[in-house]
Amino acid sequence: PSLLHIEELCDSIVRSHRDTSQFRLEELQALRWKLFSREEIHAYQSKSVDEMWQHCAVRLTEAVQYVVEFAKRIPGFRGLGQNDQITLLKTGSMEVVLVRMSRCFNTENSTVFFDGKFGSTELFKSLGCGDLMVAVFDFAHSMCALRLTEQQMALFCSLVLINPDRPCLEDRGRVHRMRRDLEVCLSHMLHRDNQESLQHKLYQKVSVLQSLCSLHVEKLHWFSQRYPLTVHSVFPPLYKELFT
Ligand SMILES: CCS(=O)(=O)c1ccc(CC(=O)Nc2nc(-c3ccccc3)c(C(=O)c3ccccc3CC(C)C)s2)cc1
Repeated sequence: PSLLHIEELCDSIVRSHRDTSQFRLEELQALRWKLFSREEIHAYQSKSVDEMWQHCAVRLTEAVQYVVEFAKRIPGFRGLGQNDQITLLKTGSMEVVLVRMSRCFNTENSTVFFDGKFGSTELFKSLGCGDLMVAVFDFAHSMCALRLTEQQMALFCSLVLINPDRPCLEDRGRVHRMRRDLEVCLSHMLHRDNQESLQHKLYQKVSVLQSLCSLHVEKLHWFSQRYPLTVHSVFPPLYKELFT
């Protein structure tokens, strides 16, 4: 691919990320010291397991919908077959949400933006999955340590999604060619930013992401065994479609 094509591809990925990022970095920064009060934390902690899971599933589904919009704007994504688009989203959308979530973490007090304010893991106690929360927070801390620019995050998210190794892809070759162009974009951008060392650190994050997502699916399975009606009747359809 020509250098012009690569730079155009970079620009369109960055624009798509900015247009589908749900909250701008400046907005999240401005809110970072808006913490939940003791009473508000107590209110979350006294929610039942299924109430809190449902509440999070709704929030998570909103975040996933923005990732679906981002995917659709990746050049070439809409050219893939419907089944391959679903396969890439089914396996990659939670990974992208987890990468994006690192933007809304305040590592100084280990809080995450949720429901309009910032709260720590204690907020999610009634979910009954402390290990998932610890893993999500640890991952967010490690992502924040990389201090990615929005451009670098945009390209990393597109690479997480456009993964030719996903199971049951029909046109793997086509995904591979998209992936190769995106890899050239990322290395072109890291070279321009004089941060080539980030490249392998980012690729190392991919395996952590995959284990985090299987932990999420495992917890969801555990939850849906205990509260089948909640998952069946009140969980967002997109959440069920993608994660069950
Ligand atoms: C992502 C784009 S953004 O503009 O930065 C943005 C946009 C919007 C928000 C607000 C928001 O939806 N925050 C949520 N936080 C968490 C969360 C919860 C526990 C720990 C850490 C973050 C949500 C989750 O439901 C979640 C996320 C990851 C793994 C597990 C879960 C719990 C579920 C599956 C039981 S939703 C935040 C940030």
